[in-house]
Amino acid sequence: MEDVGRPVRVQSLAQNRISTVPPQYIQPPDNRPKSSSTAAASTSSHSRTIPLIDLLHFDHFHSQSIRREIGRACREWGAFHVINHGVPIRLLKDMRSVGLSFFNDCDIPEKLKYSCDPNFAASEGYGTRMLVNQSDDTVLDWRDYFDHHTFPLSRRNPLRWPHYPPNYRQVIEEYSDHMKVLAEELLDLISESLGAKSSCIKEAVGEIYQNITVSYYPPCPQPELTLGLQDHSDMGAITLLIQDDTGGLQVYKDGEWVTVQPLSDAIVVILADQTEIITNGAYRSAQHRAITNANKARLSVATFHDPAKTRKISPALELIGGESSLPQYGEVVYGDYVTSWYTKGPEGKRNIDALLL
Ligand SMILES: O=C(O)CCC(=O)C(=O)O
Ligand SMILES: [Fe+2]
Repeated sequence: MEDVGRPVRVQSLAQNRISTVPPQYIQPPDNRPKSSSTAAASTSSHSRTIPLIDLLHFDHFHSQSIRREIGRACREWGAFHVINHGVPIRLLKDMRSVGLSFFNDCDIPEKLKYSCDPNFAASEGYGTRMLVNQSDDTVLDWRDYFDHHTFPLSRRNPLRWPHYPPNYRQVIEEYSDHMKVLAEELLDLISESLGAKSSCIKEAVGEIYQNITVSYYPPCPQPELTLGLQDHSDMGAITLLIQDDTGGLQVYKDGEWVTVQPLSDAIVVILADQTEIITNGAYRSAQHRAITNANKARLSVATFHDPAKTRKISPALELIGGESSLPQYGEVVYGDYVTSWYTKGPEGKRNIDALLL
């Protein structure tokens, strides 16, 4: 049974070995994944996927071509894989492993000790529902998660994170530090790829607020009717995501959902809405979602890098000017943007589209 303060976790539904999903999880027909994307076809090596950018040779000699590749990936997809990114591969594995261990090895009552507050958006802890004030007809995601507040350091309190496995909190801290360094490097490269100064996007974002969300998608008896995570774009500046080998992340491109192949050593870079605003639409945030799997649980770890809630965001002056590039987006206080996202729901890119001038 569900009580208001404690929404039922999807993992406990899945553990009851139900053969059909409860009606609240059934997507309207237009949102359902195509059957080809829920079956083996989604891992076919022939399918189209996001660009892969190798940062290994990032030096004076190659840097121009890497910036060009990044520019193309941001313009055409808003998402790309990076390899040789400087984050230890061992740390990516440890992150996936401790995340999975919390979900698999702790029982539900133990996990519920870390429950987030479902009445506040993005509150820290163990949860399942992304949106606040959901009405009875809201379709639910087939997902549980654990959200960690990691930057600025004043928000970081490892005592609120799982105590099992024993290295959990240490891994999160190390992972958080590495991801922030990489996010800042990428924001520099993305700015340079537009011909702007390296710090252009970073200066517009200001102090970085980082959250790490470990998402756990239990096996789902009816993957053709459900979504692990509904269609959305991320609301902050840049998201760095890793996934396990189950696969399920999809990016919307040219009218179709394209599956992002799992690459164990790579990190998926996802441009988020504030970067779209700051770049005045030169780079668009990626619309994405997660599908479910009938046989296997899936784990992903998304690290969000966002402005402070009080920050005003608008197109960077360096990137507008002249008649050909008038500002395309109105100024927004980031906290207002977040409130609207969590109360109205993301529904594709409706929130950012509402700011178009
Ligand atoms: O699980 C995934 O691959 C997607 C997660 C995601 O998009 C998010 O947490 O915002
Ligand atoms: Fe996302």
